[in-house]
Amino acid sequence: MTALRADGVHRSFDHPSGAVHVLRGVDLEVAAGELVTLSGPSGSGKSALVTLLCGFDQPDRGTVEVCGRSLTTPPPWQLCAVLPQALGLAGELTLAENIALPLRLDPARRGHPVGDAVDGLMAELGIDGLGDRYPAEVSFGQQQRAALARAVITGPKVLLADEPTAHLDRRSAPAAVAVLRRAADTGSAVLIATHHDLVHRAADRTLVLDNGIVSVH
Ligand SMILES: Nc1ncnc2c1ncn2[C@@H]1O[C@H](COP(=O)(O)OP(=O)(O)OP(=O)(O)O)[C@@H](O)[C@H]1O
Repeated sequence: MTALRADGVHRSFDHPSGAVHVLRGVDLEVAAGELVTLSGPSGSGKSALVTLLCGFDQPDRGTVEVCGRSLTTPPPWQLCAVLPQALGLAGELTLAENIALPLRLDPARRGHPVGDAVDGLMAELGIDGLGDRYPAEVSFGQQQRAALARAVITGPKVLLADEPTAHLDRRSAPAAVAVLRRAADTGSAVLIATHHDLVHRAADRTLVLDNGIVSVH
């Protein structure tokens, strides 16, 4: 079943030196249970596309659908979770509070204990013991792993990740990839923009974004 779909997506950015036409008719589909990687040269528009696919930005033309629902505003975390390149952790919450946030915001889980899920993901990603620190008190790679835990904790229908291993070393990257792979294996449609071979090797298939369009690798 297709969980994420883009049809004929165009996006330009105005600039004093002339419009930058980044996406020129992107079509793609990701099914539930699939892990798809998105590669492409630096500056080809991978982040711009991820931002559109999660509803943080709107296409000039074309449509994005998450689980059959056309996106005009960002959907709830449990439907579509995103790990953006800038991470977006809340600075006033501890790492554990950041990771638990999507569960606490889900009305269906209100009142349910969240500690075991948070602790389990933190241990798996090698950031256990950092739960009571604020984002500014840990490294960027540790923040990135916390943002990954926050993205997967609800078991979202669609999971988008932009360079999720960019700040991770050879020891911590495989655990992050395993968490992303398990998200797909347990039913999420996962799309990851990445330059990292380790992530591509875990994928079911790879798409390439170049010259504004997506093609099969
Ligand atoms: N607000 C903007 N105004 C003008 N151009 C922009 C704007 N935002 C992005 N761009 C341009 O859009 C293109 C796509 O940028 P984007 O960050 O999506 O690339 P990317 O493929 O994710 O790159 P990287 O792999 O380096 O992260 C770039 O050429 C960038 O210069």
